[in-house]
Amino acid sequence: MLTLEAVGKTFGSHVVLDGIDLRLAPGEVVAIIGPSGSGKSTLLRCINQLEPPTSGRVTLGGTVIEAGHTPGRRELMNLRRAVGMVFQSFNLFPHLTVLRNVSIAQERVMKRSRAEADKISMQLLARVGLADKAQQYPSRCSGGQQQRIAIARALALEPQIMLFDEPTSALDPELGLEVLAVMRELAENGMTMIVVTHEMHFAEEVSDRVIIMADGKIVEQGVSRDVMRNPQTERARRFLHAVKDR
Ligand SMILES: Nc1ncnc2c1ncn2[C@@H]1O[C@H](COP(=O)(O)OP(=O)(O)OP(=O)(O)O)[C@@H](O)[C@H]1O
Repeated sequence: MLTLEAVGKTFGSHVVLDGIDLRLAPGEVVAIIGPSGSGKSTLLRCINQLEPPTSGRVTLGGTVIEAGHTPGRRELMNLRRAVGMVFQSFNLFPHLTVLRNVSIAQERVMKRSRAEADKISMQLLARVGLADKAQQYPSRCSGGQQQRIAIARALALEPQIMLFDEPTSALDPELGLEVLAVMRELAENGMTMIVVTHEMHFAEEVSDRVIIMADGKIVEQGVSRDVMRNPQTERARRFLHAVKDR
């Protein structure tokens, strides 16, 4: 469903992504781990073209985007709609209630009526355990609650795939667990997901596949438990050893 072929990204002379090939099946959950600066966030940003790749091709559903060809408005819109993104910082609108935060893009992007959008938002807030917060403002919610609202907001646009960029790194461990529980529920219900994470437990236990990146390349990938417990490459071993010692 999602294919990356030889995707590269340079900033000036700095090669940040170097020939990334990736093919994701529907319902697959992939965790991307690796040292700081290895290109994990940039890879996610290249998938939804927040950062245009310098080389290669990204295909999602029927949309193909080739580096070097400026994508048309329609292609870009199709791609962005198909990809839900959750960031480390929650990026909620402070002046809107929790309910309206989840509804507003549905009205604009999906042309749902306000009543319809609010109804769907309530269902999604219930799904992430926050129906009782609908009329609050985000500032009255904990970080873990805010991140769950951000997840509900992304789900409301019915994405084909969800990308998570270190969704729990800004949270205390306990609040992070609330968010990870929601992500686990999504994974178990068949959502296709790519999760950039420092949560090694999530990588090993929840994801189907782990990808280890270093210096802009995929240095190892495979079935999560195999990679996490028995890495085959020296670079992957060194990284996992370093994080386990932390
Ligand atoms: N807009 C930009 N302009 C210039 N350099 C950038 C830009 N975005 C990222 N980089 C560089 O690209 C490299 C990879 O960054 P990226 O954020 O993708 O790494 P990461 O693996 O996600 O790291 P972390 O785990 O610390 O978030 C870094 O050296 C970073 O400084």
